[in-house]
Amino acid sequence: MRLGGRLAGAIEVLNDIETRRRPVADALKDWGLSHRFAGSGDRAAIGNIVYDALRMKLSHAFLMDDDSAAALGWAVLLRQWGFSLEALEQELDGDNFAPAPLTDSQRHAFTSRDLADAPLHVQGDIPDWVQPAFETAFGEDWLKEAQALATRPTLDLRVNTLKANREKVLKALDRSGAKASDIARFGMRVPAGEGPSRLPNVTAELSFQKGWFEVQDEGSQIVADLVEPREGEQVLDFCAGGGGKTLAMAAAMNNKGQVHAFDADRKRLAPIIERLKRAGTHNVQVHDNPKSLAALKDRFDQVLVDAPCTGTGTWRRRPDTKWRLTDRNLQERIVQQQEALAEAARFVKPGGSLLYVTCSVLPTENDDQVEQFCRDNPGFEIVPVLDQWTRLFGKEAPTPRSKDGQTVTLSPASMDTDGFFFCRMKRRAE
Ligand SMILES: C[S@@+](CC[C@H](N)C(=O)[O-])C[C@H]1O[C@@H](n2cnc3c(N)ncnc32)[C@H](O)[C@@H]1O
Repeated sequence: MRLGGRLAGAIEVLNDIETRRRPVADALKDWGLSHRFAGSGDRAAIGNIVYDALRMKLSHAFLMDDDSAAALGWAVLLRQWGFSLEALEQELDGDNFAPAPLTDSQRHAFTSRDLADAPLHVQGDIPDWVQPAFETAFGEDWLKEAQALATRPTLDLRVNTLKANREKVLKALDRSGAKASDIARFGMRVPAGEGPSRLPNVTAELSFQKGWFEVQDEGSQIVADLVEPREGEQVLDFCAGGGGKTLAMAAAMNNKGQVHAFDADRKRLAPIIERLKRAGTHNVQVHDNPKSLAALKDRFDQVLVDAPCTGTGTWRRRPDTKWRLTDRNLQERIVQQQEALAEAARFVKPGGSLLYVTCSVLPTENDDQVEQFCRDNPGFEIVPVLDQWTRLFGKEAPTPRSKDGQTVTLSPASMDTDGFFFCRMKRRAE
């Protein structure tokens, strides 16, 4: 397919997402099934246009004075793929599969409008009601952070130190363009592609099948590392989900001690079994029933609550969720976070640690939650984390955002990772 056909395909998918409220992955899959002549390169290019459009939906619509799927698709090629208007019109001219040309009013808007005249939340491509929370979280940097959340993400990998080291994995993946990560000690990074380029399918590699590495955002690796589980400890991953952080912690403990992985939703937990097997972990017990944890109250050295959240920190990877988020969803998550923290805290032994993590950057899900928890539970206190940061990642590592040095917020503009929050609370020894 030429560019015109790919653009027309992306516009069809964007229309499908908008009119039928379809998840992006489902809409793209359906398009592929009903256009079997399209090759994998075409499907990847169409997927890139669709995701790029969703990342910058508001600013594209402002500059085109039109929020239709067609306007967004054109704007992607003009603003994110580096085409000039003349070059793009020339490229699509005479292509029977290309979409209709820009209308006079779209053309006029695009050539005369300036994004600096748009409201700030449009410049940052975030919902207007979220702007105050970004201002609280990032101060004068909020717009930069919002814009960084509208860029393409890198592909990040974590070496499974139970089976390999970074040198060995990088050698096995030499065709992928992976390099050692800047901060995460066992991380590797494949840069985000441009235009139609595809990220390598690393999970098809033999080295992945052999369990030498996992796919995990660098921010997620960093917060798992900050838990600092030690060999021989008893650790509870209370919101284990598919096990991303369970696997990282089990490897950090060198298969010694125990990680107990629990999740309230057994469907989310299901993939963990296969992943643990591939990674060669022998120190993980999986629980899908809270009753099997009951006897372990007050027993754990460390309890991690990787809490359910709005996922605002992952908007680069899941831009559709940015436009679906409502204040009601946020309030629901805040209640779930309070419940998860209260339930998990019962398992921390005197002198042990309760770790609270989200992949959100909103203060009401982060600092506000842990401060409230410590007010309600005077047996717990926040342990400042910046000293530990320097010890783990070295003096050369960038210093993360932090409220008074107590907690850590990772973000794409400051750390080049997804957005994450981390806080360590210690239960006073009795
Ligand atoms: C952010 S996800 C976990 C991701 C996972 N730790 C990882 O690294 O791949 C949050 C998880 O918390 C679970 N959850 C929500 N409320 C819970 C509760 N009260 N108790 C236990 N798990 C809960 C959800 O089912 C969801 O799987």
